[in-house]
Amino acid sequence: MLLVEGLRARYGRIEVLHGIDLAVNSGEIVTVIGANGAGKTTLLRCLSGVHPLAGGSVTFRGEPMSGVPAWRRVGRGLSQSPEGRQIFTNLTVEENLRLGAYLYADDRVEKDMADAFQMFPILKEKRNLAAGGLSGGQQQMLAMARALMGRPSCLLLDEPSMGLAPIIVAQIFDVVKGLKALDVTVLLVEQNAYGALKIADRGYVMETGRITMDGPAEALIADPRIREAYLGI
Ligand SMILES: Nc1ncnc2c1ncn2[C@@H]1O[C@H](COP(=O)(O)OP(=O)(O)OP(=O)(O)O)[C@@H](O)[C@H]1O
Repeated sequence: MLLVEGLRARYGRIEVLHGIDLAVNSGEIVTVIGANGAGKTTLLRCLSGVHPLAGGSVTFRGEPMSGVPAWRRVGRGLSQSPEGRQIFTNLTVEENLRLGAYLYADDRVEKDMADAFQMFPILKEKRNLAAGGLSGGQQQMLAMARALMGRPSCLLLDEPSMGLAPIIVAQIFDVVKGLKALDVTVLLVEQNAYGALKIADRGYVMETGRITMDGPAEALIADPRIREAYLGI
């Protein structure tokens, strides 16, 4: 579904991604784990089209994404739920969700909203409240629900567990796992390596702008190098 070949990215003259190769197959949950600053966010920004490539290519459902702006990528089924959530705090929960469906003006929007409320009942309860008043976990749920309103076939998730209490993190990871049943393919970028690998099919390890390991998630969890460097076990 998503193929990344030799991807390079820069900030000014400094290259931070040095030739990334990865693939996400339809129906998979794939995670990219790595320390703070490894380049995970930059990678997702390149995939969603908000940061330019300095080399290499991104192919989504067989189509080269070069020259395809971010908003068109959303229309083709590739959506990002950004790090730090970036919801519209002054708008209500429902208004935030409607913005996620900005490409559509059909009857399905109401059904998608009902589906979102079923997946996150707390958002239904708070639908008319300003999003800025939600807790961190609820804001993360809103960010994910908003991305799903764009009807993605592939969702790019940037650190959904960031800054959340462990019990909320577990809920968020459960929801991500549940996206499989909705036919949404997921590329999940996380510093919470254990939580991410537990729900993923496959994983990649990123270190200072390079992929250094990859494999089935269980194999990575069992690997002594990963256990020592990322899992602390
Ligand atoms: N706007 C920017 N300008 C210059 N350098 C940047 C910018 N954003 C990120 N970088 C640098 O690019 C590298 C990769 O950063 P990136 O945010 O992609 O890493 P990350 O793995 O997502 O880390 P985090 O978990 O903190 O988001 C880091 O060295 C970072 O300092």
